[in-house]
Amino acid sequence: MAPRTTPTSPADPARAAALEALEAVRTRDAYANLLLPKLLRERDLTGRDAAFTTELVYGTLRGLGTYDAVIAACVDRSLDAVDPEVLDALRLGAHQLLAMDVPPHAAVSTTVELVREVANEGASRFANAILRRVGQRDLPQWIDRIAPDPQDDPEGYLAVSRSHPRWIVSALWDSLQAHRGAQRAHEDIGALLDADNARPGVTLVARPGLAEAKELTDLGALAARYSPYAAYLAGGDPGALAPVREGRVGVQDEGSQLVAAALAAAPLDGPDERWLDMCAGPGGKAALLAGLALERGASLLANEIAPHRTELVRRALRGYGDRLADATATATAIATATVTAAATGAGSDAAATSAATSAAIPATTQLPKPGTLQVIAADGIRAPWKHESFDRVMLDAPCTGLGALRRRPEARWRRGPEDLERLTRVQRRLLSSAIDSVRPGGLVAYVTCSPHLEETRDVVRQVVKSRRDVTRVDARPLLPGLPDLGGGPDVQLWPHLHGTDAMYLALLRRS
Ligand SMILES: C[S@@+](CC[C@H](N)C(=O)[O-])C[C@H]1O[C@@H](n2cnc3c(N)ncnc32)[C@H](O)[C@@H]1O
Repeated sequence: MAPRTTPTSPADPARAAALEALEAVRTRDAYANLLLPKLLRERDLTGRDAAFTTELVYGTLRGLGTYDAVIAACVDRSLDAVDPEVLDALRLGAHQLLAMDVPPHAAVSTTVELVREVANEGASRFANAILRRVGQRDLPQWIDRIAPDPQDDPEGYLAVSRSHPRWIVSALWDSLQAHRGAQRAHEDIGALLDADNARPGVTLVARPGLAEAKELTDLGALAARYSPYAAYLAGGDPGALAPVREGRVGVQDEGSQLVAAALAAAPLDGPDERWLDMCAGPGGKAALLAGLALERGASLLANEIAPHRTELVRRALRGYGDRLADATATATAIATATVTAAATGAGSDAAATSAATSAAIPATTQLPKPGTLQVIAADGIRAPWKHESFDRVMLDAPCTGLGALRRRPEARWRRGPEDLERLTRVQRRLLSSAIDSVRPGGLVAYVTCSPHLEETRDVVRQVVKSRRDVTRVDARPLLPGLPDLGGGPDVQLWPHLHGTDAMYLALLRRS
């Protein structure tokens, strides 16, 4: 179908903007959280209108699985045969009818008007008929009607009722079961999926040495439960706060703060002078680690494969002023992101990890001086620093992001189980390289913002098994005050239990 102009109905700019956002997410792989602020600014949407558009976009993207199942029950053809833009409008309408406090006649008439503007009269009549059917039941009634019987097919029921792809329901359930046991997993899975569907609050991080959490609570933020660096923003735009603009405070999930702080707090024999953040972009953990490293006179090398993301890391570190080495002082840049087995020609997993490290390029990178920070662009698998260079290494590995679904409403529909093979291969090779990078007695934190067992427990097990120089460290005592940390030694945080993203942390000591 030929592209159409986006509606700019003066009558309903908020809904028109929401429809445009859905189209950008669908056709351009846009991220709603990056796209929306710009769109709202361009359309001059502020206050209640901006909040309405945001809820429409985020809510519709999160609920898409359920809404599509409802719409499919009202349409006499496959959803693939419905014009995608009309389908987006129907999804927006369904969200208003089934999950928002919008009067039904307004939800239907405004959506029909939107469809008339982006399509034609026939499509608007179609939308009118479908939305009237959608509006005949409330959400629980629809779920009773369209979802599989929860006794016969619990995963299928949860997939439809909680709007998650079935493979993700299955993976989250498996992980809950591995960490909390079968009974607890059965009891908790619904609450976990509900937490993914709830909009998270904004958590601030006071960067050590630059700010304190008290400064934030004095500004009206709420004291945080667990992280000594965190405070919860009560409302408003974090970018409007002076300490955020100055780079002394950032926005960072509390779970991310906790796993970074755990690496810094882990006891270490011998020197504690050189720290590495191996996959640092966009720099949230690097900025917290930087403050903790500088407090004890240590240095931090923040490495990131994507050169444009090193700019984000530098921006995150800007509050540390001249402690951050000049960009031109760090010449190493490895432009290739080919971190697949093909890059090393490796076959088996063990071969992949050892081939990656033995194929490392000459160790050219100068490490930062004590008490300074440095950002470089390099492939962590072919690390341009000497083996055993560091005392502490953070490896926050690229992953599916299944632990942060509440923050990225479209992510669950983009990822597929086929992503895992590629990601776990990279994760194993990065972990092996991280272990090579740390000195004997030093510590590696393996972190993901995913609880999927294949990219957490299994990666760690496989790499530990393939080497004789690593032992596991119980990470639980390093997150004091947190309940429900399971049987260890690794830590898996959960949105429904801890109010954080589902961060995973395994701590390894090189022997
Ligand atoms: C989960 S993110 C890290 C988030 C970051 N630690 C933070 O807290 O802001 C993973 C990062 O690893 C980078 N990456 C992927 N493969 C890499 C590699 N082989 N070497 C170094 N960085 C890599 C990605 O570009 C991405 O920025």
